[in-house]
Amino acid sequence: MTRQNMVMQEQPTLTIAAAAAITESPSPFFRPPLRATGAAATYARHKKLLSRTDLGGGGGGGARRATSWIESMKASSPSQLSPAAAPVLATHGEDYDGWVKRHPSALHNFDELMAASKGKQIVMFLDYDGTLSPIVDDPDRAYMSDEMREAVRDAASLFPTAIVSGRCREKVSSFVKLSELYYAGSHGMDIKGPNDGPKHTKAKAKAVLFQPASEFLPMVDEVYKSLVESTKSIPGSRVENNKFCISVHFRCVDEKKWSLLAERVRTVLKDYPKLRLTHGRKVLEIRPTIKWDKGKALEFLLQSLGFDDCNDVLPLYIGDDRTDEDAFKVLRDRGQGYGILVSKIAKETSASFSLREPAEVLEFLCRLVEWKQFRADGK
Ligand SMILES: O=P(O)(O)OC[C@H]1O[C@H](O[C@H]2O[C@H](CO)[C@@H](O)[C@H](O)[C@H]2O)[C@H](O)[C@@H](O)[C@@H]1O
Repeated sequence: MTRQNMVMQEQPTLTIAAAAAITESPSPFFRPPLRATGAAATYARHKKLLSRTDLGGGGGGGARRATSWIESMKASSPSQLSPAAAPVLATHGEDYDGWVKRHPSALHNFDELMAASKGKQIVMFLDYDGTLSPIVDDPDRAYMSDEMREAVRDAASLFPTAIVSGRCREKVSSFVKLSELYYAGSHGMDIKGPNDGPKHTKAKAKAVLFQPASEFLPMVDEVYKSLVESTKSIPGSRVENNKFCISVHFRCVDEKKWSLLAERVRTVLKDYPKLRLTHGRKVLEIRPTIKWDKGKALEFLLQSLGFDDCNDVLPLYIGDDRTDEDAFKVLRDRGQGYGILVSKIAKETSASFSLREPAEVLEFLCRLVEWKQFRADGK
């Protein structure tokens, strides 16, 4: 990354590489991924598909690539799973029970989790869609409840708290409406600290604005316009400009038209090898090929807060999407903190714990606040 790519009011002292090099002994809750046991071969095939989310840019590929796009669109949309795979990935099936043993509920294990935070500063990282707000058809109406906002506000008054989202930073902060938070929009490619300056930091207060993909702005804008034009005849499709990345939504598109949509997107991307495509929840996500993701954003924020190269921090990252896996993986690799996946179905994940839905995220945040206040009272 070049110096010009960094738009920072004050630069953190250590490099991201240095932060990534920190090693710690694995946490008492560390669970190595379970080897597939009696799970059906179908499940293995779907796991493979689900992990194949980065399908590269538009350059080359032809029919084989188009087919794999459709497969991935289906695989990342659980209701579209084939009947053969459905029982394995179903919410109430045996296999979900097995999965939840490997990724236990963060609520049921709350006391153990808090015990692991002894002597450590908790830092909260929260994804937005599907984590703080329920998934809805219209991305412009994905509001979080006042109750959830209150819980996030309370948490942020006690712990450094960041929202890490695929959405454009301005958009997600207009939904959350809390100026005291850190926001990492565009899958972490647009990071900004609280308006009034940071609280709870170990290091001297630093105002942060970090945009590692700024040189891609004109290209992303150009591609956004082309995608709007080329997909406008497909009913239900929707293109969202997330500033440093683009979302092409197919939640409201008839499944029979998915391949047409994929083809249109692929045709536009063909001329932009510096952009890549990944899959989210009924959404195709297009972003620069730079090595930056939610995991890098997490590391950057820990570093900015003065928590790199130290043992006395416990980052907790709550998210529901494939893009959150980059952050879960960073925590696993560092052996520090915990990823908490929000999911009602069994999913391949690097998260240690799980919560079923945003309502449980709310409960978890409320318990966290209560727990901290109780401790602060010296009880
Ligand atoms: O990282 P996130 O905060 O989870 O953002 C990921 C994408 O979220 C939004 O799309 C998703 O939520 C929509 C509203 O519930 C839903 O309609 C859509 O199907 C989901 O994919 C957002 O609109 C995207 O731009 C984000 O990339």
